[in-house]
Amino acid sequence: MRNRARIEKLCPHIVVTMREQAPGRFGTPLTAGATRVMLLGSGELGKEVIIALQRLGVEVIAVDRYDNAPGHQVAHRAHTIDMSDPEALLRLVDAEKPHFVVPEIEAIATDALATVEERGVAVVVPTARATQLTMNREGIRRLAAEELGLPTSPYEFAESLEEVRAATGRIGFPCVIKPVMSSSGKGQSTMRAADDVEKAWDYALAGGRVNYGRVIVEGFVDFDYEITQLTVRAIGSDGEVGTFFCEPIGHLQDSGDYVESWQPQPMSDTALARSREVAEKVTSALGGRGIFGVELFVKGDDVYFSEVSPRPHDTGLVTLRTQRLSEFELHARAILGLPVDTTLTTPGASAVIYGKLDAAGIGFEGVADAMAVPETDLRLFGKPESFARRRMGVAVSTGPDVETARSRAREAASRVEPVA
Ligand SMILES: Nc1ncnc2c1ncn2[C@@H]1O[C@H](COP(=O)(O)OP(=O)(O)OP(=O)(O)O)[C@@H](O)[C@H]1O
Ligand SMILES: NCC(=O)N[C@@H]1O[C@H](COP(=O)([O-])[O-])[C@@H](O)[C@H]1O
Ligand SMILES: [Mg+2]
Repeated sequence: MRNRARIEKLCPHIVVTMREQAPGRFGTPLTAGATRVMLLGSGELGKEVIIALQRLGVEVIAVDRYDNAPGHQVAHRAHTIDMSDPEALLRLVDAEKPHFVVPEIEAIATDALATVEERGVAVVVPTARATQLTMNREGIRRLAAEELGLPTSPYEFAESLEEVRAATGRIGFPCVIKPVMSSSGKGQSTMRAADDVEKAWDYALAGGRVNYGRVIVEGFVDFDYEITQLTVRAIGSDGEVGTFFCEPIGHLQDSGDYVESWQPQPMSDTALARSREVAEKVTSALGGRGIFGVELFVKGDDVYFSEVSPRPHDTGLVTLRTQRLSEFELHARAILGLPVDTTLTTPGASAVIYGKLDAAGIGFEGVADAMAVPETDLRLFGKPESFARRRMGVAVSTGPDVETARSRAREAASRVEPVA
């Protein structure tokens, strides 16, 4: 690989420096014996992972593409770099010497992570290969559908307007188009007829994470509901890595971005068993230790694999209040080789608080009113800049049942008013 040769030329000094952390041995932060974890991406999800690690006395280094990211504000040290630049990434790993490197977003120089892993510099969570396969929809879709034989929507990849037209001809309308490298619904749209194709192609080109004109065209799955099956690969009581499942999380998406989630999602026994079978297969194929968010579409008893995050999932923010250990605490424990417990303690729900305005350093009114909703908590992420559709916070509520929790979370989120 071109990148690899460049990295090795520029960073010949990257060698095996990792001291294997025996499970059970933890150091003191900010001393030579500290157990060090580096988060690559320090948004709202990383912030919670960092807090969970800090509680276990781990030294945490937060990295993101902009200053004062949410996780930067709670870590021992904060760095701002271009994480898609392999040389910048390797220089930082070399300087900080973390024992574990924990990707929190997809847009990372995954070749550099492979170098870190191959040379035994640090453990990449869950594995460098998992981050490589999931950063590009093509990698994970081909693994799931073609190697593992899991049910998915029909799909094709395309690199031009003509190829997209040909793909829609074979797949049929409606169908969904997405850049192969994008997340949170960016560049994604549903095409309902031939007239939609050109606009959808232009939108996908503009919405990709990198300027790379390749898209996936997927048949539209007319699902009854969709879930995130949080799945943890962690050391079990037998000392081996085992698979542990959380209760299924149901969610609502708007324009490819999550707006509400709840746990547990009621499911038939067959659909739940199939979901877990799919989750077990795909997470075992990716390997390593950590939490995974397996996204599935469910129609009747049929389950279709959509995609997987080898890290905490945004819809899993609900677990901050519904599980004995949140998805963030589970990730921290799994990474460190500690036992996990996926018990659900109460039904609950989350509702997203959007920025609603484009401005830096915004304020929030109505916080007390929101918290006056029974069994309700808020997270305000502290992002330095707001955009109308940027997720700036979340309301998390519990209740005797999912419906009550959902209406509480929605009500609380609606009481928070971003102001300039
Ligand atoms: N083939 C499909 N059929 C029906 N709905 C779909 C399809 N693909 C995506 N969707 C809808 O769009 C949502 C977002 O899709 P997807 O997860 O692929 O996008 P994403 O950009 O990776 O989002 P995120 O990063 O938040 O997971 C899905 O959760 C689902 O609601
Ligand atoms: N679906 C992936 C997801 O939710 N990722 C979360 O959003 C942050 C980026 O937010 P930003 O775009 O507002 O900077 C990421 O850092 C991660 O915490
Ligand atoms: Mg998704």
